Amino acid sequence: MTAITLDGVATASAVKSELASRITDLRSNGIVPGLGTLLVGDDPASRSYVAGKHRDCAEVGIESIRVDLPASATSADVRAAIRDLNSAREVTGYIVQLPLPTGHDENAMLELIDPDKDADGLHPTNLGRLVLGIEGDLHSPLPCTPAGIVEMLQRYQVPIRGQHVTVIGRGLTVGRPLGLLFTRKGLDATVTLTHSRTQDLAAEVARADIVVAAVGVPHMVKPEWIKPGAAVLDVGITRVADDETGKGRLTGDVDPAVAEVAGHLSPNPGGVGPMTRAMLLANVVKAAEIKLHGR
Ligand SMILES: Nc1nc2c(c(=O)[nH]1)N[C@@H](CN(C=O)c1ccc(C(=O)N[C@@H](CCC(=O)O)C(=O)O)cc1)CN2
Repeated sequence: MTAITLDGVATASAVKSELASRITDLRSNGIVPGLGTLLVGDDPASRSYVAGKHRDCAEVGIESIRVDLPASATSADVRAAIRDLNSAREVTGYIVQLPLPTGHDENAMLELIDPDKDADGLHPTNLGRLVLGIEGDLHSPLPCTPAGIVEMLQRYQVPIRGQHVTVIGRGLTVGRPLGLLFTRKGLDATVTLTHSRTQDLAAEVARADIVVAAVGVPHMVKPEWIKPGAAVLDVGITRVADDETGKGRLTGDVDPAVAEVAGHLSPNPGGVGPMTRAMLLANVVKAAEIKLHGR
């Protein structure tokens, strides 16, 4: 058996096409959606992710506003930049690219974001709404990677209700909010959230119908751990040295041999990453629609 590929590039492209008419509608009503990004320091991966966000915005007709601070920026500088983004009229939503350089208190910075402009769904008010299970008219943005994972599973008609999900990794942007999202009413999965102190990780993975690996350890998830037919989402990504080319090569958390056991598998790169970017655009559009129509 070879797993069906959960193609993040194609799925993200479909999401972006669907957003186009909503963006046209907003613009014809005088609302120009605008994404702000705040990047602190010179981490090459963060720099490249931010550049990708601006390219995505240009592709779909969202304005984008870039604020870059040097690695020497103080926490007072970062706070001031966040305050400016909160008040900038052309910014309808924005993100603070994570991780921030060592020395900055990420949680304290996220708390300063205006929750109505929080395009990442990482402000405590929005994470709190996820905990409370508030949906519908009180829609609040969901963190982009968890939202992208669920969107992709739904579009490939992978069953979620009643299924057992094992998430590897309890980080802020993926594992913790994903556990809350999968157990929400309407999705109704049962979640095991594992981490570096989990005692028998292989056993936790072996009973999962859906496995999400978000740790950043190359090829750590082995084929013998996987229940035959399970859906496997490979989120963590690491640049490793390639002996042949001498350049870095991107490697996911999942051993490629998992494709012989799983029912569905997201490639990495080309799986969850592009969906993360598409869901950010969706959050920006939704925030602009709320600005136009109210909640
Ligand atoms: N404020 C945030 N910071 C971070 C988030 C986030 O959602 N909000 N997530 C990650 C980084 N990230 C977006 O910011 C991100 C990571 C990877 C990709 C992506 O498309 N990856 C490609 C491969 C990347 C490459 O070619 O270099 C892929 O998977 O195909 C998009 C977004 C941490 N920080």
